[in-house]
Amino acid sequence: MILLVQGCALRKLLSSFTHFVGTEIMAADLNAELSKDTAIFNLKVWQVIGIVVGLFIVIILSVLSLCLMSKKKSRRTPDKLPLSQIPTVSKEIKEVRVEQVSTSAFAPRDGILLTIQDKSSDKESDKVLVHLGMEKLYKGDNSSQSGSFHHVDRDGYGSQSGDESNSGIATVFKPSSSHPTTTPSPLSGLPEFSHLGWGHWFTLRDLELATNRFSKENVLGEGGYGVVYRGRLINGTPVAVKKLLNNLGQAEKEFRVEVEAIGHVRHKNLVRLLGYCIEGTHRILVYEYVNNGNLEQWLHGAMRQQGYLTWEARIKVLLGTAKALAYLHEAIEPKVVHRDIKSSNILIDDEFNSKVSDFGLAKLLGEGKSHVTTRVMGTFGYVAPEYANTGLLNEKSDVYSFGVLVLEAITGRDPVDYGRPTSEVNLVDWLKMMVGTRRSEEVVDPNIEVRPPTRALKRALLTALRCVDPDHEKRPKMGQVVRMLESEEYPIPREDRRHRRTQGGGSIEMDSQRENSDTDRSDCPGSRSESKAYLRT
Ligand SMILES: Nc1ncnc2c1ncn2[C@@H]1O[C@H](COP(=O)(O)OP(=O)(O)OP(=O)(O)O)[C@@H](O)[C@H]1O
Repeated sequence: MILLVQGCALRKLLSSFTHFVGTEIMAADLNAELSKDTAIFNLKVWQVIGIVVGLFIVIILSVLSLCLMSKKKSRRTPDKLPLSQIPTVSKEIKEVRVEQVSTSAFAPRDGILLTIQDKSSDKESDKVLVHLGMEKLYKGDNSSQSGSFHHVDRDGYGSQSGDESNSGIATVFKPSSSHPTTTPSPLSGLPEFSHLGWGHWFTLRDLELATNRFSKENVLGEGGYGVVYRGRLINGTPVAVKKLLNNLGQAEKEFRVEVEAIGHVRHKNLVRLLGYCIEGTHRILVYEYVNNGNLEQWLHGAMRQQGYLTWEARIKVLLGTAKALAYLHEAIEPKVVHRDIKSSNILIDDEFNSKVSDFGLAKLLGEGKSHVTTRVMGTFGYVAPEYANTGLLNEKSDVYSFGVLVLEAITGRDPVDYGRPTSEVNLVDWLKMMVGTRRSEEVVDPNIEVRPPTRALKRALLTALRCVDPDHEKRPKMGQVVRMLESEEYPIPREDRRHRRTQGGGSIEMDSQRENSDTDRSDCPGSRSESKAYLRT
């Protein structure tokens, strides 16, 4: 019907056109021609023309709408493609019973895992829980943190400790710079590739270029699940590129956990995951490059050649770490339990800000979940006793590991050191013994040239000892730990003190309450730290 109407209109148009040009005879001829019958169903010529034109219009419209639809689809594809290559995951934590403790491996400190495997370890990938409720991710209070988190831009980058220049070793304390949200993205200028909505999807070629084909000279270190390379993107951004070992279920799991657990989170004290590469069997993670070693290297390793960390530097690193953990435990949902807090996973930038790294073992704890039962993984000396014994994991396991970290930073000792007399092998036990016998002044790392004020030392020790409480319920939350470390009140905030008094406090606490009145407050970290050197050589 429409076609006929169109044909009719066309006929009229043609006749009026011919009329317009003034040749009525021609118009009459044309009219006669158009009115002739054709062989096609006895239709008139004008009707056939109308049908043809109409069909043409319909075809054009269909092609146009097909084009529009395919454009829309291709706009969605980048987000979906990489995700579809990541194996599907559960939204909820799957509780996995530890059926049988079969192995436990201990070895020297570097990168040694205490691994207690369960029978069903071959189903490890099923145990991963790696979906974040993004709408909830950005709620919560992060006010204690100057580098507060915010929604991630397309490049997965927003506020960031800006100064990338490695000035070598900072010998003088520079006040923590403000971290403007306007810092240019380290991914700017790179070709647009598919996005997960937060980061950059690198090709293998990009990363080969960045790392000089993963050359040995660029190896920063090797962890349990892969090798980390120093690299530089084509836009000049320095990066750390973690190439996960192939053919390991755990590596695949680590990859998914890292990408999905921390890809979206943003905190000044968490190392930033800039992007990833999924190509064939390759699984590669690309991080911001943190240019000043890690805490383990500063306390026990190569970085000591640069000088020893001052008390203030140690407290700054610990405080940043505590804030990162408070953020993971208390500001996002589901909360993230890191599970492998240890000194080699605390990276340090040139202003001695700490950046917690290595989320490969992280577990997500969904809303309402008090714990998850899982196989025990972590590093010997840092693992909370209840987790080691039962596989019960919640955020208090991280609190325990953080307590060990504090003790390690105060004393400069390894969490477990078989080179020491038997009573000193286990750092936590030795510390408890020293504090119990009122010898807390003796535990400070002899390499710290300017000893910490007594009150500051006691505050740090008390905080650490509360964190390593064998009863996980008595351990403070990380938010409380931040307040304890920051507190101007000596050595713990009044309300915490009241709470502890009702529960019965340790000897440090009693001492501290006695001493509270007769010590001045000028030596609290933070009050004058801005003029302190971080390193003593
Ligand atoms: N973003 C980064 N910037 C700079 N160096 C990094 C970065 N990430 C990791 N590194 C360094 O790379 C090395 C290997 O790190 P990785 O986290 O893989 O292993 P690890 O922590 O030493 O061991 P494990 O796998 O047992 O946790 C470490 O020396 C670490 O300091």
